[in-house]
Amino acid sequence: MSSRTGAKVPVIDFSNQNLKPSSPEWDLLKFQVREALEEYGCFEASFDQLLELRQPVLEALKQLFDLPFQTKQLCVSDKPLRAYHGSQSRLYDSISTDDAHIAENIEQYLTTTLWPQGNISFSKTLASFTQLALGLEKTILRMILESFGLEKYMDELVDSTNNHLRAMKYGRPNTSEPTLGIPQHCDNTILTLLSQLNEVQGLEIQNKNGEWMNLNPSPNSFVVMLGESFSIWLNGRLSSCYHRVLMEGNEARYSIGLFARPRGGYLVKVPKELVDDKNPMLFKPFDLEEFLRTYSPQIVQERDNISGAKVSVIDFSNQNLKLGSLEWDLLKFQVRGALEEYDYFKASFDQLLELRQLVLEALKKLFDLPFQTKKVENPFVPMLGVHQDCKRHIH
Ligand SMILES: O=C(O)CCC(=O)C(=O)O
Ligand SMILES: [Fe+2]
Repeated sequence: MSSRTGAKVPVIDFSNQNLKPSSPEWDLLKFQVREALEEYGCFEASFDQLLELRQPVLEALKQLFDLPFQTKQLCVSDKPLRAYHGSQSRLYDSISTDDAHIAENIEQYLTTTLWPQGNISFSKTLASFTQLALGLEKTILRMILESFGLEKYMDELVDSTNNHLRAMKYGRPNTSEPTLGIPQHCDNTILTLLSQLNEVQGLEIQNKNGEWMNLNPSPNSFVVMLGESFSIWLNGRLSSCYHRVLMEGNEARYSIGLFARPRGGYLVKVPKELVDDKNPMLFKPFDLEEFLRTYSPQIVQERDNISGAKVSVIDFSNQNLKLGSLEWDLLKFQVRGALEEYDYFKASFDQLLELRQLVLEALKKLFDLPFQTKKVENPFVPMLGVHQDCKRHIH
């Protein structure tokens, strides 16, 4: 396991309710935000208005996660990474809804599904939380854009954002051994705002040296993280924050987050102001929803679990396979059929067997090297060099 450090991410105070753009205080905060994101892709935003909502939100989440598994399972969605995700055996349980800034969505997709008889206080509490987090999220977004001189994109980004609200519970691991609640990943968001609702810690981020830092956020603060979509939109000028949740002890952890994501149909595209001879465009424009549907291994797996489908296995082991032969044509037919049906297939290829162990040993040797040795890279060439922060797990 990688090393740890006791260092802390910066805490930036957003509690002043009269904060105005262009004021000296605004400019100071803007500077601090940019500095923190450059260093960590993350910071703690203290925001006193959160304090009075924290307990009601915690109660609402306890009520929700205490519902029978079968009831929670009624929250379904045909879109990737939505609705209820949990199982009776796993530690992590989550329920979410899109466009939570529209209170009716919370009511319709969560409350009415979970409590057909109604639960007004649940809807109201989550709607208030969403509004609070959203206000802060927009302030921070504006500051980041201003710090690049790109504030003219504010409306476009806000209008194309899906404010995804996710409630999370990490069950008690009942062990003093650190147990993975969520594996290391970067969020696919523009920005993520997280609030840990009880005193059970667990969120960690990885710094530039590859060390894990425990977050320990205070009760009046949001953890703010820059997501992959924003990092791409910014042509890599800021990096997304690599993080995970480790649990230990015998208490459950509750958290809730507002995940500001580019909505389906919106093309995330580096603005022309960030591209010139010295800074070529590093990323192709992409539609996040389409990307998730196509590439997320988690989603592909979930899709197959849900449909009970069997992935095609096509056998390429015949070393004498000849172009144009009958066998060739049969395989060609199978490949086309599998791709049309599932977008992917398993190719069995016996020649791989003897190499597999050797490659495994080589990789072990490689990744066991010290972080500093691995980190010899050109940071401006995407997907070359060492990538500790690429999506191994998508949220
Ligand atoms: O629960 C937390 O504090 C972190 C959750 C998280 O990283 C995620 O849902 O993407
Ligand atoms: Fe995350």
